[in-house]
Amino acid sequence: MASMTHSSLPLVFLCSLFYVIFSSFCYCKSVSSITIDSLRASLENQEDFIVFSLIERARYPYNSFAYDPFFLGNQNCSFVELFVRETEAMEAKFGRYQNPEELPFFPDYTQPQLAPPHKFPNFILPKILHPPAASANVSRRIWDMYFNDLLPLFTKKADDGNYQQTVASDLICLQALSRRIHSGRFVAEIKFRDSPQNYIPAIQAKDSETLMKLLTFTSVEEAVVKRVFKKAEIFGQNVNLGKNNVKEAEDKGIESKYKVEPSVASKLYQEWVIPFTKQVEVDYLLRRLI
Ligand SMILES: C=C(O[C@@H]1C=C(C(=O)O)C=C[C@H]1O)C(=O)O
Repeated sequence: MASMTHSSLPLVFLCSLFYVIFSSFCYCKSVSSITIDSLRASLENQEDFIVFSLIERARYPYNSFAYDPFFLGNQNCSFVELFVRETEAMEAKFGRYQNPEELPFFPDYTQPQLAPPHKFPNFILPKILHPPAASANVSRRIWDMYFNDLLPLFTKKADDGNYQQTVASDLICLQALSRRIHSGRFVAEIKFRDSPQNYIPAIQAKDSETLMKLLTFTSVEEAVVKRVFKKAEIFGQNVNLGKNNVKEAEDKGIESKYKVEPSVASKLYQEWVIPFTKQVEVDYLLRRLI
């Protein structure tokens, strides 16, 4: 094995120094390239997928069989729970939850990764969250809201037997909602970094109410709700090509102009998505100084 000569030592030292300085520079630059505006742009993009996921789920009726509890071995379970648990376990094996934006609904059932670990392309995301605060999680509330409140608002009370397709669409909606709502952790981190002096006294006093006021931007929220309404109007319009098609649509039982009523999409945001996102932000900030 070649031994290192005295003359190469300064070069090695200089290279290591350069590497340390360069990698810290990249880290700081990438953290600072995440801004409140870039995060808001990402939330705006996610709206498209959420609206399309609702439209996809609306292709199937409510299909209550998928949600009725039954006994499996000695535990009470439902078709949808079983499907989500098993799918998450499989997706975990392929590294889905290596991405800090993704949180499972059944973390106790997720499996160790099977596929080789890979370098996360956007390497800065895993590092941006303050570890004790990253556990802010409202998955249970998202689950209950989706099945108890939202689903009955935009599905027909009927049963077509497509239970697998139904719960697969449910999972896509749930994952999209969870990703959007838990983005509140990243938003809170950036708000904190932008003006720690504003947040620190309320965090130290464990004052949730003041934190909620500090992180709220009413005009941004109003714009989000209006935009989501418009997106549901544009993306979900039933398209007719003239009088014959109107007749055809009537024969097929398509009564509404929209696949999902735009008011349902905007209600989803106004009543649940935005309040849950803000709850995640508060929960995150309360743990920001631990
Ligand atoms: C996400 C943010 O925090 C709050 C939540 C918002 C949302 O969920 O859309 C919008 C504005 C804020 O009141 C933000 O400031 O962008």
